[in-house]
Amino acid sequence: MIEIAGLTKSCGSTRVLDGIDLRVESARIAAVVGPSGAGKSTLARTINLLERPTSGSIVVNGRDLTALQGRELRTARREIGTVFQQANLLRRLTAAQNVALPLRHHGLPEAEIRRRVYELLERVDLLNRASHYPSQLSGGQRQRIAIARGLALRPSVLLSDEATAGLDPDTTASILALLRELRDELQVTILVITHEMDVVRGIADVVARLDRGRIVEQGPVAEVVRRSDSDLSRALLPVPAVAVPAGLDLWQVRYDAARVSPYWLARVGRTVGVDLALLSGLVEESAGSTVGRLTLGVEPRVDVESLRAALVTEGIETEAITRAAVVAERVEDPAA
Ligand SMILES: Nc1ncnc2c1ncn2[C@@H]1O[C@H](COP(=O)(O)OP(=O)(O)OP(=O)(O)O)[C@@H](O)[C@H]1O
Repeated sequence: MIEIAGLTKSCGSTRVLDGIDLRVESARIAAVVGPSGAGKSTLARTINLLERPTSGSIVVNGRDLTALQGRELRTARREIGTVFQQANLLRRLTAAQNVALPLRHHGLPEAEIRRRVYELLERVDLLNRASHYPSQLSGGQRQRIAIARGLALRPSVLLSDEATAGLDPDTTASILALLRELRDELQVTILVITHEMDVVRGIADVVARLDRGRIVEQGPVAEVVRRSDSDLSRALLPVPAVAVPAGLDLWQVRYDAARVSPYWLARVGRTVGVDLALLSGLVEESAGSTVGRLTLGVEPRVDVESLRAALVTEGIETEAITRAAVVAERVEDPAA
């Protein structure tokens, strides 16, 4: 478990992190997202104490790392393994030697190092690449080796700073599957810093949005995607663009797929006496719940309150209505 409280980092007169509070339970994956310049990299470097925070605490398994100095700090830092965007492997060392580095640095006996390196390479499914040099590995394989190295000292927290940025979708998926395995099988707590919403949808249990050094929104992914009027929710579950048929109002609705009848669309149409057109939709399974966002095309003659009520009866929430006249204006002038 990692608990960050009141974390502040100033660089000269700039306050790059401004009172970050974030708690991640054991064996959970938290994602921190945010635009460029929000402070994500600084947060990563401060959490693993590559940089000292200006104030605040970073408590891992009950111990405040910011209160420690010298040897105590070096030992306690083992609790947090880090994987960066660039795998940062040493070019002249083989995969196995790279994984062994932190173990050598901490003076473990040679037999123990060999045993652990074997275990770690097996865990990341790269035993057959043990003697390869980084240049002989693919980007995904290099990241797996970096993850193995990050786990070498058996940390309870793994910090991933944009570890999948720049990887192709299949490779990203395989790295995310590995992180999930580490959470579930080794009970590692994982903090993923990313600008990729696919990563959040793919693995995060909880998500926090960082903006100008502050966490402006956070919560369990399954709950966040259900929020109305939430930037995180819209980013996680965007409304796809639609080709708009002339003369229809657009209704943007949201629902929890587990709670609605598969026949809701036809039933609502019958109740209000107009046909409803399904123009676009996105249904996402994330953190165990399935949430959908759809755009319906509706004839303007519909009684708005009756339709809204009929949707509510089916468990569907209306997020926005754009009347046909406004739609027509927008279609004529897309820059508006
Ligand atoms: N040492 C420093 N001195 C002054 N300003 C800094 C320093 N380090 C970071 N900053 C500023 O703090 C802000 C956050 O930087 P940071 O690199 O942490 O953001 P980021 O969210 O990781 O962005 P990106 O996704 O583009 O890497 C930026 O405006 C940056 O210019």
